[in-house]
Amino acid sequence: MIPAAFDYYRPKGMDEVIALLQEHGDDARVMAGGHSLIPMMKLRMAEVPHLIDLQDIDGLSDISVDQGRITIGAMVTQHDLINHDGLTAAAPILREAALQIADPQVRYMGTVGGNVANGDPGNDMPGLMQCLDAQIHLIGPDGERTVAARDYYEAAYMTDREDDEVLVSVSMDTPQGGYAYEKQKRKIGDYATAAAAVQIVKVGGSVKSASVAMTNLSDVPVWSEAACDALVGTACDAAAVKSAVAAMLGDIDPAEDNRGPVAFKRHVAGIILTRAIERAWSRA
Ligand SMILES: Cc1cc2nc3c(=O)[nH]c(=O)nc-3n(C[C@H](O)[C@H](O)[C@H](O)COP(=O)(O)OP(=O)(O)OC[C@H]3O[C@@H](n4cnc5c(N)ncnc54)[C@H](O)[C@@H]3O)c2cc1C
Repeated sequence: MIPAAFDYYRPKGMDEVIALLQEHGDDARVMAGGHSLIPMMKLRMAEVPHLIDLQDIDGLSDISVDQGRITIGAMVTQHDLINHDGLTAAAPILREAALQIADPQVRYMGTVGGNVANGDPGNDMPGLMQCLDAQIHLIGPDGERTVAARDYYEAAYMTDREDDEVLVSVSMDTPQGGYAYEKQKRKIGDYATAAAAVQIVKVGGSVKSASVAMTNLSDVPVWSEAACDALVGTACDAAAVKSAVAAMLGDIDPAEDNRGPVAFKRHVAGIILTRAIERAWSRA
């Protein structure tokens, strides 16, 4: 399909981006890799009369790993992320998850900022960011502000970001302990039927802390505090994993679609989370 007509802008500075967003309001969108937005425009599910390309804006493609803190620019592609050795050493779950997104062609173009900003429940990075307790950095007409990833998602395609704000980066503390990103999909390159991001810190044979987030099982990513609580203080044995899964199932709200009925999705969610916890624990 061919998208509706649009004006294309390629500004050189963030001030110009924000001025264009203010001028055109809901009729304008920024474009990063274009691998979610352009398909939506072609399918006429999104009409964007004013398309603002971010690729000439300096400073959005940096990755920094410094003194226990990780910062990833919005225009860092999934390919860049996968191939950054320092990032992989500091937070291997990022690479493990990114390798399960789509296929290499999409990952060359798709960006961290676009994936996080989009608000598509099927995107893998929002849940990952919630698992890592990431901060999302935005810039708009009133300057910069930061929102916790766990507070950012409001409903499908609805986030805390205002129309005239741009996501500039995400940051997080270097995660500790074992990790796993598990994803069940219908075929290579597909979005998740269910995915789980897990980090576990083990001290003296028991779980000191845990973080659990689920993808594509509600209209927003789900960080399950109850599942985390079910693991803390246990030896991560079968009973603890079962309790964590039960707690997670209380937090998700999947809808029937072409990936299956609700009962199937809940079943898959339980299997995927069990696998993720067991693998994270084995690496902790
Ligand atoms: C065949 C196919 C399979 C895919 N499979 C998966 C998958 O399995 N898992 C997955 O997670 N993703 C998947 N994707 C999506 C892919 O990862 C996207 O590229 C990504 O979600 C969006 O990144 P983008 O840079 O392309 O964003 P764009 O398409 O450019 O933008 C997406 C949305 O975010 C907004 N946006 C982009 N950047 C910013 C910013 N810096 N600030 C504010 N708003 C911004 C845009 O206005 C737009 O509304 C798939 C895509 C395709 C085409």
